[in-house]
Amino acid sequence: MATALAEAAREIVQVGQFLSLRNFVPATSGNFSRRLDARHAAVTRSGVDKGELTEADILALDILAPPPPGSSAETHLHLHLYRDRPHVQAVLHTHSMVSALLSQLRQAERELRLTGYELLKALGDNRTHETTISIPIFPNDQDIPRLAARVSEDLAKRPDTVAYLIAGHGLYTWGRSMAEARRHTVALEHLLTYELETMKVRR
Ligand SMILES: CSCCC(=O)C(=O)COP(=O)(O)O
Ligand SMILES: [Zn+2]
Repeated sequence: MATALAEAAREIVQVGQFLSLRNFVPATSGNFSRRLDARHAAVTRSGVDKGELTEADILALDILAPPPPGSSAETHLHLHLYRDRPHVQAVLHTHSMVSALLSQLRQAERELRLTGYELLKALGDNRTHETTISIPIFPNDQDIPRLAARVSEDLAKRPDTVAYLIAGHGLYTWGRSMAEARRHTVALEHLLTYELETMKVRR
């Protein structure tokens, strides 16, 4: 497992630099994780700037056990995805301006429906713009185990969903590799921006 942890830590440090450069994780916001094997994952330490991570800031954990001290305050939101979806290899949580704003503005609808954009083809196995992809929006909650239970229950009805929003907070997305999770993050940041800009011109 030491080799898997070292490789996961390298990927997480790199993705933190990439996402921080794009202003997706301001201050100490955001958290990232990578599956190590069927029972273990690596997650970022809590309260550090995610653009300045070092390998010492990446903690290994058992996905069936309580999160270890010092791990992300939102670790439960990563763990349920590894438990519920065996194909998930990486989970990324970002706090970009557009994800916080749009999720706040549209939270009463409980979902964001994205239709007709070519960039939808960057999400999962979708191969056409002629589709609608629904991104659920959950109310924010400081009780993270309760929020994780709520998200887990809702996502069980949506096996193809690759992301969700927490109102006024940010975006969670995941992938079958770190590269796929990163692609989902970047594509969704653009898709959310399309929606926010559309709302502005329709006012
Ligand atoms: C300063 S952002 C508030 C906490 C949060 O939402 C977040 O994503 C970062 O929490 P962590 O414990 O993973 O640093
Ligand atoms: Zn957060």
